[in-house]
Amino acid sequence: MASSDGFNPEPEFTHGRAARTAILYCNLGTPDEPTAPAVRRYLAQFLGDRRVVEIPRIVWLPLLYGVILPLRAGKSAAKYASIWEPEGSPLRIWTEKQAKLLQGWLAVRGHDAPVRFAMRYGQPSIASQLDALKAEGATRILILQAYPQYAGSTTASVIDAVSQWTQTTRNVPELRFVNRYHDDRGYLQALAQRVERHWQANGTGHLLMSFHGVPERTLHLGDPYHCECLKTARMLAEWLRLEPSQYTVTFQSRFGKAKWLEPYTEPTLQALAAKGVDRVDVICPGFTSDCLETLEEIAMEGRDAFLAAGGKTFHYVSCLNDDPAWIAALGGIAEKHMAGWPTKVPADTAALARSREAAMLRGAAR
Ligand SMILES: C=CC1=C(C)c2cc3[nH]c(cc4nc(cc5[nH]c(cc1n2)c(C)c5CCC(=O)O)C(CCC(=O)O)=C4C)c(C)c3C=C
Ligand SMILES: [Fe+2]
Ligand SMILES: [Fe+2]
Repeated sequence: MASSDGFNPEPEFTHGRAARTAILYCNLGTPDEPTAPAVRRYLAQFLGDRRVVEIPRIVWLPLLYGVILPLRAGKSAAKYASIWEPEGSPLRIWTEKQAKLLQGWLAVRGHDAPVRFAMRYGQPSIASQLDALKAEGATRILILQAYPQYAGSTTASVIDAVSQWTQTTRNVPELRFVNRYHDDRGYLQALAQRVERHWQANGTGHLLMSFHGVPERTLHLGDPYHCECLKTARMLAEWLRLEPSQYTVTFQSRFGKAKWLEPYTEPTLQALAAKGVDRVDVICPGFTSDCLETLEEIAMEGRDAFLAAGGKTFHYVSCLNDDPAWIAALGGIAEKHMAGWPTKVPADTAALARSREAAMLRGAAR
């Protein structure tokens, strides 16, 4: 319909196709199988990323291939085997499910926006899923990540992978990146509800919030990760009305000999037990899907460490996974960042696009 100034807005087309908005939901990645060769392939790609290990290549690569991979692949594979599900790695299962649920949530709100998931390391790769979205007609793509807190080693690495793809793509879609949502109300509320429900069912304990660590020097170099973790923790404690004495924030998964963000999770669990805290409830707010780091390192190793140090009761509060409140939060974050992009394609636009395409093809055949 023409507007009052006489301008007749036409639906946008690219080669006869209606413009389409899509979402790429990216997570870290995981091995294809819980075996030493598959874990080796995965770790080689992960630990070979300059964003993850910031040591000059000439020093790092011989160490990685000569020492780390031969030593770590088998040990890590055994850990993966202890959490593996019949359908595969928990990280992949949850990430795929979240993408499907997000698309469904958006559809209920009237958005026609396909959602695909991708892994920074392993499969399906970011490049292959961007190719697939483009082949499906996506002209605008929102890059949404599974990390609420920005870190150079995770968030920026996904941005790098997307920009590697644009370098080999002729007609690059419009791109938007969601870099963080550590203080998003829906995300925090979903976390708080999860803890509250857990406490209603099991009684309360000291709340330990464990985030994945990063080398401490990245904080001094300007990485906002540490601040964003602390802000999430403070806001979650506020939602739960906790006094500072009722919760502790820690960092897990130290890798290598350098100093990482402190306090470390496992020694803190031991120290809490030693000073007479006999029950802890551990939540990992930086992980939106359960994975090796939460299911093995926290719920198995962390539990053993706490109980061996004299603690009596250890509860692990699982990640947001497919929690409806989390899917709604993710949907809200996506909607906010897609603002101004058409996601509601009128029925006649598709028909018009098809007739234009047919006309173009007729023209080309002439
Ligand atoms: C949540 C954010 C994450 C940050 C930040 C992060 C930084 C980071 N990680 C390593 C080394 C390893 N991480 C490993 C597993 C792993 N890491 C994250 C998330 C973050 N990492 C997740 C979700 C997972 C689990 C993947 C899964 O398949 O379930 C591993 C592999 C496992 C092992 O061998 O221990 C390594 C290694 C570094 C060096 C780093 C920052 C510099
Ligand atoms: Fe990690
Ligand atoms: Fe770990």
